Amino acid sequence: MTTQSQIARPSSFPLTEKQMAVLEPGTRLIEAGPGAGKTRAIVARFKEQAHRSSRGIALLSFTNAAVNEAKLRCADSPHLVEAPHFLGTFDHFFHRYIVTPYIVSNHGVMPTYLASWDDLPDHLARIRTQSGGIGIRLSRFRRRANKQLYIESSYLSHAEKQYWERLTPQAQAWIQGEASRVHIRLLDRHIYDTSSARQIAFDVLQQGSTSKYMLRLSRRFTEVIVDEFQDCDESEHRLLELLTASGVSIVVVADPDQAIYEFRQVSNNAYARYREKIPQEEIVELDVCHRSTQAICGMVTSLRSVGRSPVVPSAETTNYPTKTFVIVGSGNKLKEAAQQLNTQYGVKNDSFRVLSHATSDARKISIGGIEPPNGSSITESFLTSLVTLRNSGNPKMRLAAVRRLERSILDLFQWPDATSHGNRVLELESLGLGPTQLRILVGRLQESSKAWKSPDDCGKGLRNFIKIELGNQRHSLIPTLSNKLSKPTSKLWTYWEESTTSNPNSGVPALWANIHAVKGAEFDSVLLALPQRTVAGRSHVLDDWSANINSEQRRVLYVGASRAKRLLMLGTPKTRLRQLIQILERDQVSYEVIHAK
Ligand SMILES: Nc1ncnc2c1ncn2[C@@H]1O[C@H](COP(=O)(O)OP(=O)(O)OP(=O)(O)O)[C@@H](O)[C@H]1O
Repeated sequence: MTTQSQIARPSSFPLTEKQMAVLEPGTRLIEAGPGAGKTRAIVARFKEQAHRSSRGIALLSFTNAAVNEAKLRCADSPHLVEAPHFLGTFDHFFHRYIVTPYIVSNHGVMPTYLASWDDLPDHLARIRTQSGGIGIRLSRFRRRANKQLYIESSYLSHAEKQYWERLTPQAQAWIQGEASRVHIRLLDRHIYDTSSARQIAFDVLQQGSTSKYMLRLSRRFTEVIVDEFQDCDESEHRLLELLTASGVSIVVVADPDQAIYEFRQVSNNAYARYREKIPQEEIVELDVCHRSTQAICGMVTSLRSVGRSPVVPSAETTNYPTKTFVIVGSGNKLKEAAQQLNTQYGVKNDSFRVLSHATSDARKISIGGIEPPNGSSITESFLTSLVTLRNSGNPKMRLAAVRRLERSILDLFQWPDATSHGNRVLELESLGLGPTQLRILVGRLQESSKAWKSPDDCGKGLRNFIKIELGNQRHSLIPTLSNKLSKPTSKLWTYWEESTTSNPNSGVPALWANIHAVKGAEFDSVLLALPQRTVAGRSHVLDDWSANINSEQRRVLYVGASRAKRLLMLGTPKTRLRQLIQILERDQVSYEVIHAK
């Protein structure tokens, strides 16, 4: 899957003969390596089947980015995104055809769906005792069969763990009880996160093929196509099984080597079990990569652990350059060496990404290792979010930054009714502002921040912006606005400057992202930074690669490497160079070592 913003894509080249097999009505599983054109081929199937069938065809994916890309590719057939067809996320499908009709018919209200409980206002999203503290996010709790929520410390972030461990056993019991009470109140008001909505869909579908919802689905759809099927967790597999039982034909598309969601109980076993049941003649395997050069395909083949066959470049890909680069070093030096190679090979900075397993590692490399001061001032919250919005190559992180900025703006009003504070919908309603207006305001703030040249400029600029843009709303701004939006501390200002401008210490910032965030995307050039250290109790990704272990961290590296079209660079600490070279020599990957200075 490739996102529109990331490449200029030719749209008129035909499918290859192998890709054409995806269109065969009897095909049920398309298994392919990276860049094999899965997305192209399944969009073609969606169009073809919709043309053939008198009923609907659905194309489901797991992320909005993937869905938007498929919609763009259907721009020449607008009827495909309308009834009777469906093109949307996996969850949206079950909301629309099962959960919403069920709730409306049984309770007479429209349900509200949240991707996660983290999207609730803070006072609901975090469960804390009266003495305050950071609390525990509601999304961290698990549910027992008796509907009570419980916590295990392995689910917690470091800060939450510290908070949790300082609590007395009574306070811990209270927190778990309170989480259960909040959870029940939310469900009673028909507010659902992803997993609670799925549970309802599951319960409804389990009523059997005579249930009116099931009948409606089977009458409505001939075929449901599921993209990125290797990412299906157990609950998604169960939902698809129930759908199959209702008589809807399911066609899935997968690259088992790209299964990188073990943390949400996705295991390769579920995929292997599914594949086993499909007769070989209903499986189409695509092994040619239309994205990357031969050198990159060599590296990707070496990283591959489920698929056994080599990833072969298509004849059309230009062999340029003929090797991958191993850059030895850390931090900003790595990025500078990578940028020099980009210049040498004519790659522009905006088609280049720094990728790593952890976002923080990629960010450190991209903006010179400087971290935000970690304070709690409102000015800091504005500045760090603006930095993310400007520099992050991860659309999810940028969206989260926009949301934080919107929240910070709304927090600057005096809210007469304390109960509505934190509820974005009610706040916007009572201000008479639309969500789009608020978003446009964030865009304008980002533009105006480009004029800040000093800490004084920044403090003044921020205050003036808020007063001019929001001073005449239905509610007044807080009287302490000037104190709250104070000028940034020198540490915060240094962070801002280093992150947003090219400067002698850190050079031109590069766009960064964690590898999970760029699944499906492609870039001319990628610097893939190997972890500098090993997490206690775990192996280093190079240990897995060298011992041929099919681990999640190795598959994540495979996804990262396969995003590169022309230039792939592996950033490694000096301590790991020997091991890396041994692997590359063993697998006959052509490479050149460069020492970052
Ligand atoms: N038949 C083809 N001829 C030329 N280019 C192609 C062909 N099929 C796909 N491509 C190009 O190859 C690249 C990868 O295609 P696509 O994004 O559909 O692959 P994918 O299998 O979904 O990749 P991944 O799973 O790695 O994200 C895109 O740039 C696409 O335009």
